Amino acid sequence: MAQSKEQRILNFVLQNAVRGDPQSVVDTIDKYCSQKEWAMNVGDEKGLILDKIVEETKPSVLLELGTYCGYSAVRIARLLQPNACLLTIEFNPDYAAIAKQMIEFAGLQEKVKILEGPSEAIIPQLKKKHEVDTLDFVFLDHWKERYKPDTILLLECGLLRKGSVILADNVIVPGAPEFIQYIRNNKSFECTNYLAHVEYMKIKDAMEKAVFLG
Ligand SMILES: O=C(NCc1cccc(CNc2ccc3[nH]ncc3c2)c1)c1cc(-c2ccc(F)cc2)cc(O)c1O
Ligand SMILES: [Mg+2]
Repeated sequence: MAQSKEQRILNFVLQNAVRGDPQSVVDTIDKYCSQKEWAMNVGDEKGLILDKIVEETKPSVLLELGTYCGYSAVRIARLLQPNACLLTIEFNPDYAAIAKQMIEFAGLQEKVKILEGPSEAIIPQLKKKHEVDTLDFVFLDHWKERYKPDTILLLECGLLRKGSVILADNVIVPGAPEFIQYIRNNKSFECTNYLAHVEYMKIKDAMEKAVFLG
């Protein structure tokens, strides 16, 4: 059976990165995806924006929608306090399997929990099944048409509190126009746009930060 691109990325990390060293995992994925095969990791340029926002938020309970190969899960978890926890939801089982190995190789399995399934099914289970009270930080990087409905679902499930930070990738390319229209016109959110580029490309992209005001 021919190997998938995601399997090739994982193999490159297993052979070239340093086990237990998250930064080397991040750098090795960026090296492979900028030089050999493009892949939809948040990447190094937008990754630095993600790092800064995670560091200034100092979150304890985090949710990511769209794990893919685990690049942003490793990137986020490497910055977290010892008892902080990142829950990351992935719908595609092949991606989830790759991400699990990526996160374990980075030595971050104590801080990251991969939840397999669609966000709309898992978000309503976070309080009762996954013992979440409220979320300090949410990273949106899954299907772009799900950004708006899933933000509304997070609100409906009482998972956001005053000061919760939502950070959305790709608000220019592929774009999330319904989400942007919704969040920027909702007085309960304070929005900031961060201009960047599509990972590993010269095409313009951006991330949107939305702080819930309660
Ligand atoms: O589309 C994107 N990512 C989302 C995505 C896409 C496919 C599969 C999944 C499967 N994972 C998944 C799905 C549904 C889910 N529900 N709950 C969890 C969950 C998880 C996720 C994307 C595209 C580009 C891009 C493409 C082409 C181009 F030219 C420029 C840019 C760049 C990005 O940074 C991107 O993030
Ligand atoms: Mg993305």
